[in-house]
Amino acid sequence: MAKVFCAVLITQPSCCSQRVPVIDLSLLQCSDVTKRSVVVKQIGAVCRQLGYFQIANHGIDTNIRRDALDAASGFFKQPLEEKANLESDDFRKPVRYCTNSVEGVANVRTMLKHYAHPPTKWVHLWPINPTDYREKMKTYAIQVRKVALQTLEAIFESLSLRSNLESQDYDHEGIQMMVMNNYKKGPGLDVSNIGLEPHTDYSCITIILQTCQGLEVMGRRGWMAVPHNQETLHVHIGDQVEILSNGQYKSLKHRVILNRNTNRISISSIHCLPMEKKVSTAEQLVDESNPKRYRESSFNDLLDYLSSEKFNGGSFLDTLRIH
Ligand SMILES: O=C(O)CCC(=O)C(=O)O
Ligand SMILES: [Fe+2]
Repeated sequence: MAKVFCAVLITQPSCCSQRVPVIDLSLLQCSDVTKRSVVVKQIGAVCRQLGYFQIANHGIDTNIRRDALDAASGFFKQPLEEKANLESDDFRKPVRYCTNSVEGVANVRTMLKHYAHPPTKWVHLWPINPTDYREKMKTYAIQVRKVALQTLEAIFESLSLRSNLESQDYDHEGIQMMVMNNYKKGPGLDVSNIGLEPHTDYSCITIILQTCQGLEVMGRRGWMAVPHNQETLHVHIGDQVEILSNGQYKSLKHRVILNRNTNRISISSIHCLPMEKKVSTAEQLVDESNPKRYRESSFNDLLDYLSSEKFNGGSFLDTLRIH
């Protein structure tokens, strides 16, 4: 794998001239503390300025990533009857399959969502078809969680909050939710090619593995396509880090545009603090000139909100802002 040193900037191939920073994750393991602290600072800077970056040298083998995408793709190719027993609109179901329509066009996106950590608690509930789904997805889930933990530690460290992460019991009890997305091809649909409406994730961070281009992020100059790179993973900041950091690192608004040439599979690995843990702004980041901007909340509160009559498709984070 090509070595990427520090936060190398790679140029964006499409319509706009914005760039995507690439962080060499292996440098976080560096025994040289000075080198490590340089990478931590770079991660802090991209979180503050953009809210997204790509990671290279993450240590997840190409075969493991390909197998996970094959497993997801194999699941979506199953006959409808195979998937019907997992179909549900209940946000509390630990394994949930559903189809989404956009602007009245049916089944633009189909989606399978399930918890993944700890595997012993969840894997027996995952799909049994394709027959190697559980094995392949579990291997990827375990590896991507390690990457998430390293990345999150660096993000907390960049805010001088590393001890806060440790005290949140993230290592043992943190939630990992995997979302497998299957988007139709773009042409032929009478919509402006949107596969998933703009939103932020209620995560600390989300890590995305994708078969081809389609994800767009809200950058400083508007929507920007995230380039598809076989070797890197895309990372973005979610609502929980925005709350913890008192808005210093903003949750990234993103959406998906249908790919014109092919259907697209993506796997979002969503990493959050434990289910019942009330996430509140770190006291160290609050002072007279930076008053607390968010009310505390837990993942469980999010599920209550999504299941309540109050929910009309709006953002949960917006309900937590203190004006
Ligand atoms: O398909 C993607 O790249 C992103 C999916 C997404 O935003 C999500 O699962 O929350
Ligand atoms: Fe998302």
